[in-house]
Amino acid sequence: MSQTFRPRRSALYMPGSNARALEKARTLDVDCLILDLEDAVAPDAKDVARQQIVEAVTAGGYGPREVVIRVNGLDTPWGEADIAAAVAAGPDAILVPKVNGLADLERVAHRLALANAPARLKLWAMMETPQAMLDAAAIASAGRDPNLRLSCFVMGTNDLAKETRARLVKGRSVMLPWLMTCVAAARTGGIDILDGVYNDFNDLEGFAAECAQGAEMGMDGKTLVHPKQVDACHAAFSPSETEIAWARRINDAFALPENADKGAIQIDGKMVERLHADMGRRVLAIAEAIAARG
Ligand SMILES: CC(C)(COP(=O)(O)OP(=O)(O)OC[C@H]1O[C@@H](n2cnc3c(N)ncnc32)[C@H](O)[C@@H]1OP(=O)(O)O)[C@@H](O)C(=O)NCCC(=O)NCCSC(=O)C[C@H](O)C(=O)O
Ligand SMILES: [Mg+2]
Repeated sequence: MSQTFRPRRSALYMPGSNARALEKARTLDVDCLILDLEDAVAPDAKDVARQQIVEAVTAGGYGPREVVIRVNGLDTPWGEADIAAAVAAGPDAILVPKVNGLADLERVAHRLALANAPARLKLWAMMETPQAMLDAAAIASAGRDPNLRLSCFVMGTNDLAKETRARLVKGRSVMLPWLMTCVAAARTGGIDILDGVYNDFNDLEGFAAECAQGAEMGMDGKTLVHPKQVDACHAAFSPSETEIAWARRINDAFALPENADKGAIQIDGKMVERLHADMGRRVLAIAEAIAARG
């Protein structure tokens, strides 16, 4: 498999105004860090938060963790300065909040081009408005245009609840159509998608159930609000030993000379096709990428 995988099982938010959290993040076993300038930061603290994030990212020390800065929207008093500061700091990605359509990403990508930002600086998009749910496929199409840099969707279930008036209920029955629509859209754009946050961070049982649900839906990982959520998240979004062993068995079976011209075979009484071998190779590639991360 030629594609290389970057594990995005966990993405921990932290307010840019919280210097202790920015420091502690260097020691946490998470795949991604989202350093927030938007909703977790009060208006009076925006300038301090921006400065602290620039200093933290410039100083580095985040190791293999993917560093993402969530900026304020361009329709706010802080958006332009946030983007300029993020480009100067050089994170892996900028997370654009409250994306309503492709034009929102085009505006940010245009500023990155004007600032000569390196191509490795990607955009992530918050999917959290009613309009974004209706236009998810169009927004995801940015993933096919290198100029638009889109590499990941992030579900914003808190804002979705606020804007639609849907309730955040256990099991998320009311949100499932939007979540699955965004999963499908992300795949059409060739990008990753991360599930929304679980606010009740002391309820680890409920959190684990929601992680399992997200993994079943095809999410690549989940956004987190507290370090205590990391372990359950990784357990849900890492391939299990059983999945790895099954993937190896499928690969080995199709590698046998007697199966060379077969499209479908049986293993342990189950029908297995070459598409399952493709899926298995993906599982193995993810497992290898996680192991390589250490
Ligand atoms: C929710 C919190 C404010 C709780 O913080 P605190 O009271 O400090 O918790 P603890 O005392 O239990 O903390 C224990 C130690 O862990 C560190 N800590 C806590 N949270 C984080 C974190 N997010 N990142 C890094 N480190 C963290 C504390 O510093 C303690 O460390 P130590 O000093 O060594 O003891 C807090 O957890 C928090 O601010 N969480 C993130 C909030 C946030 O960023 N929200 C924005 C995104 S959520 C969202 O809305 C998504 C989307 O937009 C949507 O619409 O849905
Ligand atoms: Mg939000």
